[in-house]
Amino acid sequence: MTLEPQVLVHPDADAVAEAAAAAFVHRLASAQAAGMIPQVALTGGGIAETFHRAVAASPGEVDWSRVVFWWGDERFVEADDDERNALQARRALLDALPVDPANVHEAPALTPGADPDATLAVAAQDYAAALREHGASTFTVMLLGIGPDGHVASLFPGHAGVGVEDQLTVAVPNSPKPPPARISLSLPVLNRSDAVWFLAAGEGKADAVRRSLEPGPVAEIPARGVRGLQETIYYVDEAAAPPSARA
Ligand SMILES: O=C(O)[C@H](O)[C@@H](O)[C@H](O)[C@H](O)COP(=O)(O)O
Repeated sequence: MTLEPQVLVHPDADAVAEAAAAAFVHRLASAQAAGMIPQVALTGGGIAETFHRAVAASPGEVDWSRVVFWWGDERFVEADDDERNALQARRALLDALPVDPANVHEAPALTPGADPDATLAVAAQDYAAALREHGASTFTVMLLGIGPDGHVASLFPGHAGVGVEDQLTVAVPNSPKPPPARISLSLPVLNRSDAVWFLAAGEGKADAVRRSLEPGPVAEIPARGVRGLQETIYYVDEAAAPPSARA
């Protein structure tokens, strides 16, 4: 069991996504072969989209009807808004797989016409209730992007949500990354993962990746605060790789 983060460097974003996708399919098939029902948390953003398409292109021998899907965070917008991480994942991956709809746990969407600020807190609590009702003790794989500022999911540097320890989810009304209203898993829940896999590509992520591997305040670089119970892997391209990991 390797507890130190591993950094796997690939030539470009597509290679990062393909490598993570192949490992993802293998990890899910292995978990099912061991009699488990894998619970995974997907993420949002550009590299996640590439990853979703790579998994859809090579879904392997996984029984997708027996995989439970969650999201590490979600934008609190209407369900059909292109900004929804779940909608992005459905279009790129889930709609192409024989998933069981009962195993796909989207975070609540904004009710059309409702005020996001007035309904965000309840939505975050509702997602926490779904986790209590349907969530396993640990996620098999937690997929995460990393922002240029070191954010993960919707836990941003200097924001109170990073420090939330006594809730399963965090309501984020003021995300510096648009859209502003979001629901995020809290740091303790992100850490309830056998495997934490970060996906990052491009030189704009190099500083955040490097600093997330260095000791320091989690409030400063939230990615510092997420590590898997069994493994933590950074799937990065050469541009985002820390100097210590470059060939
Ligand atoms: O909802 C979101 O925006 C994501 O969950 C967010 O945490 C994302 O993963 C990072 O910002 C990286 O996004 P990119 O891969 O697009 O840089």
